[in-house]
Amino acid sequence: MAGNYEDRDTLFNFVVKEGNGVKGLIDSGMSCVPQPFVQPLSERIATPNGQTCEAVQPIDLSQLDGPGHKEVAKQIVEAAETLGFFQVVNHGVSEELLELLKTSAHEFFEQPPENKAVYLKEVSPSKLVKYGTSFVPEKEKAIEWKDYVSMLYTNDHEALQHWPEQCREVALDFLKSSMAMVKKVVEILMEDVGVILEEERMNRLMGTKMVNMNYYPTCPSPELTIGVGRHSDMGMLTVLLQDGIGGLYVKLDNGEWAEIPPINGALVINVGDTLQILSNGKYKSAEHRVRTTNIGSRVSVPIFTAPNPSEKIGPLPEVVERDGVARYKEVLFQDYMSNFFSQPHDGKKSLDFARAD
Ligand SMILES: O=C(O)CCC(=O)C(=O)O
Ligand SMILES: [Fe+2]
Repeated sequence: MAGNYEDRDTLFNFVVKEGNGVKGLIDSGMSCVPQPFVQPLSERIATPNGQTCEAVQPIDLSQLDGPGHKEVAKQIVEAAETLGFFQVVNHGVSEELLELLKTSAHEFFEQPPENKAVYLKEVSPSKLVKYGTSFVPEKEKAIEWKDYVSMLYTNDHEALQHWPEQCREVALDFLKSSMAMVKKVVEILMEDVGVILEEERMNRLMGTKMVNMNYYPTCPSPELTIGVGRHSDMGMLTVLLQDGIGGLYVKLDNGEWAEIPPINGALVINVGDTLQILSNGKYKSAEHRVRTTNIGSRVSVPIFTAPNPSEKIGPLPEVVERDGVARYKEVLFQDYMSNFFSQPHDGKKSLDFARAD
C-alpha cells in the first residue's frame, strides 16, 4: 500500500525508492494527485492549447538515396535549423515493429512492481539497465509523472543478455533498423556545414546509444503535473516513437509551445545539445516537454545517440572558420553528461556548461 500520500518521505519511498513507480500509485487506487507531484504554476501545462505543428508535413525519406535526395536534405536541414524537431516517414522501421514496441512497453510496465524494481539503479544486475521514476527525483521541486526503463547499448550479445526480457528483442531491432537512417541524417546535417565526417569520427560521435521506454500513467489531474519537464536532449539526435495519445510539446522561437502531433507510422527526430555545439549553434536542440493526460496511459520509445564519453566536443573548425567565432568551448563529453544528469530539467540551461566565456 502507498500509505499516507500526504507525507513526502513515505510517498517518495513508495514511488521512487521501492520502485512502485507512478504506475504503482495509480494501481493502489489513488484518485488525486499527491502534493510532491504538483508542479509550480510556471511549469504547468494548463490544457491542450490547440496549437500543433500540423502544418509541418512529415519528411518522406523514401527518396533519401534516390533522385529526390537534394530536396529531402533541404527539408531536413531547414527543420534542424528552425524548430529542431521533425517527423519522418518511410524511415526503414516496419510498422509491425513500431506496434510491437508500444505493446512491449505496456507489457514491461504492466508487470508487478517487484519485477521492475530489480532494475532500480542501486540494485540492477546490469549497469546497462536502469528503471526509475522522474529524471532526478531527489533534486526536483516536483516529481515528474513518468516511469521509465533505460537500456544502454554496448553490443548485440550484451543487449540480448541483459536488457529486460519483455523488450530486449524489439528494442534492439528498433535500434538496428533505425541507425543507418539516423547516421544519414547526421551526414546530411554535417554536409550542409561543409563537414564530411570520416567514418571513425562519426562512430565516435554516435558511440553512445540508449533505448528508453517511457510510461506516463493516466493522471487524475493533468493540469497539475508534467510528464517530462522542459529540457533539451544532450546528444546528437534523438529518434522517438510516440503512441497515439499525444502530449509532446516543443518551444517555438516566440516562446509559445506547439504540439508534435502523433502521426501513425511516423518517427519524431530532434536535435540534441551536442549537435548544436558541433554546428556552433546552426542546428537547434529544441526545448521540449510532455503533458500528462487522463484519457489513458501513454508510452514513448526514444533512442538517444550521443558521443563516446571520452570524446571531446566543440564547434567544428570548418564552422568556426565560417562564423568567425566559436560560441561554445571544447568539453569532454563525459563531463557534459555528468553535468546534464546532475540537475533537474531546466530548459536549455544544460548548454551553459559548454558556452564560450
Ligand atoms: O515522451 C516523449 O514524447 C518525449 C520524452 C523525452 O523528451 C525524453 O525522454 O527525453
Ligand atoms: Fe527529450
